[in-house]
Amino acid sequence: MTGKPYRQNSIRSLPTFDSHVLETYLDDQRELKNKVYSMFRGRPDLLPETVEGLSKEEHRSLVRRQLIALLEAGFNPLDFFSHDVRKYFYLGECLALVDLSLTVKSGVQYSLWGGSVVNLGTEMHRKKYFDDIASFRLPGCFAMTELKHGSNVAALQTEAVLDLMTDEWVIHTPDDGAIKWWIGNAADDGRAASVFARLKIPDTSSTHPVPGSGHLRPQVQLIDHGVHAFIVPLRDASGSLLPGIEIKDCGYKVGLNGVDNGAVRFTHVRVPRTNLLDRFGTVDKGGCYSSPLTSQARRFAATLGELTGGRVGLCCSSVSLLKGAMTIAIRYTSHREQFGPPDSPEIAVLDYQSSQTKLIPMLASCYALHFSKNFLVKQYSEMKKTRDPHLVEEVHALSAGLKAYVTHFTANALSVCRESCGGHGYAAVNRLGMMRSDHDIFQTFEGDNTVLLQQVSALLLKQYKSQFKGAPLTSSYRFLGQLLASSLPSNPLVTYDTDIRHLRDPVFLTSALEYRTARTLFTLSLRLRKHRAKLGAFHAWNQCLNHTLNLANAYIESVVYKCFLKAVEECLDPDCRRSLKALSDLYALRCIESDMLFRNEDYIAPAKAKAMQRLMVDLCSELRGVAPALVDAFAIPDHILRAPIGLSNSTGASDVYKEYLLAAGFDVV
Ligand SMILES: Cc1cc2nc3c(=O)[nH]c(=O)nc-3n(C[C@H](O)[C@H](O)[C@H](O)COP(=O)(O)OP(=O)(O)OC[C@H]3O[C@@H](n4cnc5c(N)ncnc54)[C@H](O)[C@@H]3O)c2cc1C
Repeated sequence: MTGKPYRQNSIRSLPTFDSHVLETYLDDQRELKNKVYSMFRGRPDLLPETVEGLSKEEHRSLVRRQLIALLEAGFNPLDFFSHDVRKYFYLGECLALVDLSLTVKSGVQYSLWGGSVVNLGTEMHRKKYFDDIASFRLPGCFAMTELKHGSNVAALQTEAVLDLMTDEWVIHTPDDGAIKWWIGNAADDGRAASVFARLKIPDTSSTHPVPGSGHLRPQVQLIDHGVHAFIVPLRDASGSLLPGIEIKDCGYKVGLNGVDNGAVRFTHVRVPRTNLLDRFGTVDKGGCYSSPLTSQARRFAATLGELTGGRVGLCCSSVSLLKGAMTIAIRYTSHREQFGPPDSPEIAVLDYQSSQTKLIPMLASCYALHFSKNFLVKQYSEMKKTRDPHLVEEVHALSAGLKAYVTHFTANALSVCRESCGGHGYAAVNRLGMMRSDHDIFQTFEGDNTVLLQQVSALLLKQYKSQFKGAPLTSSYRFLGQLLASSLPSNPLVTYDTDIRHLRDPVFLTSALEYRTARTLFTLSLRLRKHRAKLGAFHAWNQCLNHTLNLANAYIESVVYKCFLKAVEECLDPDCRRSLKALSDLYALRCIESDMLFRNEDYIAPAKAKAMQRLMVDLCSELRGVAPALVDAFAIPDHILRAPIGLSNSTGASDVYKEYLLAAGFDVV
């Protein structure tokens, strides 16, 4: 479908292109997608019109059946996760459009529960559990968060104390604040969990006075080795809770009600010593702790580092959902007509400048984020193969930063898509509301976005500091060195240049975005140093926190733009490339134009800012005609998208209502 745009001025449209050509360029794993979606085509019972009227029990049962149907059809997510992560993340993208609860349930089982066993355990754990986790015979949980501690994982209070006599860990919740909370798969299905608890070993050498006796008697003190993961069985094969395990349902949530989140309390639960997932630290029969990593902090970082896969998965499914919402909004607004010149037909909603400037830059970001998440998946998969420590650090920062950036963007975009579709966007059957509610928590779980962005900035600051100590910057950060070394000049020729060729020149756009990162890093480091002397490190950081978040965003946007630019350069079809180039220009211009830093630092003069604003409006107008083809290239089949107002088979303004009327129960000829 193409939706013929109404032309109101002399701005030229971009040449149309075959959306299949672009689809092929965007997606080299279509075969897997086709298989997954054709499995669902054959199972309409797994694809209800909407899940909004379902009780949580009905929704959970649906999601369980969907997951089992996938396994029965031969898809093995845990096998993908262990041997071909690209396929694993791609499957998550596909499932996100079926039902986000399904992606999350699958993520809990395979990436969190399965991933913790595979990545934090040893070959022994892998052998023992892999097949049962893969087949869902052993549904499991990832039990990290507690009632009183979510982001601050180092402060978790659940205890795992070694009983030297029985060679067992005693897992215990010391107080209500340490009850594990929000644990996915716990309320109904989970038969076991990776429980994050403080590993404590008796220090048999210690002697202490017995109070009041005046005598010395050996009394056991515990040595706390920090947070580790332990496999703890929760339910028996019949689903009954095991002794010492108490689980409550977290109840209805704002979205994702197909996932059974629960709260778990442990009362002196005994598990064998070998249930410690001990890749980064082990304990022998005599209670002796050993680790290849020298400090507790390094062990903790290594443990958390193994969990980056979850964040990569969230980026992928968030981008997938964004594509779904963009598809609905662009198709619908291309056909929905309201008002028009006197004695003339009404015009499409997408022909209004306000709609274009809302939706088309979002479409540009959607493409930018598509290429960036591909880059992240590539880097992650490379890191898994090579274990190169530089890459580990880089992927950690990239996954943290992109997860925060992508999910924040998508959360806002879902609202704008709903609003752009007016009242009909609010009908549950059109799915935008459900997408918005389900996705919202992506900004919080697997690391709260505000907390994750700080990790990105901390890494940039570390790179910046190590440069002064003579250490070379790793390849991804080399641009910082060049910009910082040249003391960040703002070139007057650049400041005042309003020529369109210059404004659309990737050299200008790249250097502007890099300048912003380097400048923000430079000023942040000065401010931190100044405040640290008076306030100490913690309060100095807090004093500069917004600055810190700006730095992370600036860095991520420059990475995203670079990924986009590379994709434009590598696209061989000239018509597709022209549209991609316009989208990439729009993406970068918007990042630059919306940031006051460029004007405050005299990098961009007011006249240039105005020229950029005009150019962005023009680019939106140029792209309006190809916008439907740009969403068609996402190639989401109608039976998966399911929103009656956003289907591909409506080819004109009257058709767009047909499916919707049918969904409401009207007969349509
Ligand atoms: C539906 C759902 C499913 C979940 N599934 C699981 C699961 O399966 N397993 C599991 O272990 N956990 C799970 N979680 C928990 C989730 O990972 C946590 O909610 C998340 O880590 C955030 O922690 P918190 O809720 O304690 O928020 P908090 O850390 O208390 O954050 C509250 C606010 O404080 C701000 N804040 C916190 N620290 C800082 C800081 N240093 N600087 C600035 N601002 C800060 C945050 O930005 C946020 O706005 C789930 C949560 C939900 C809602």
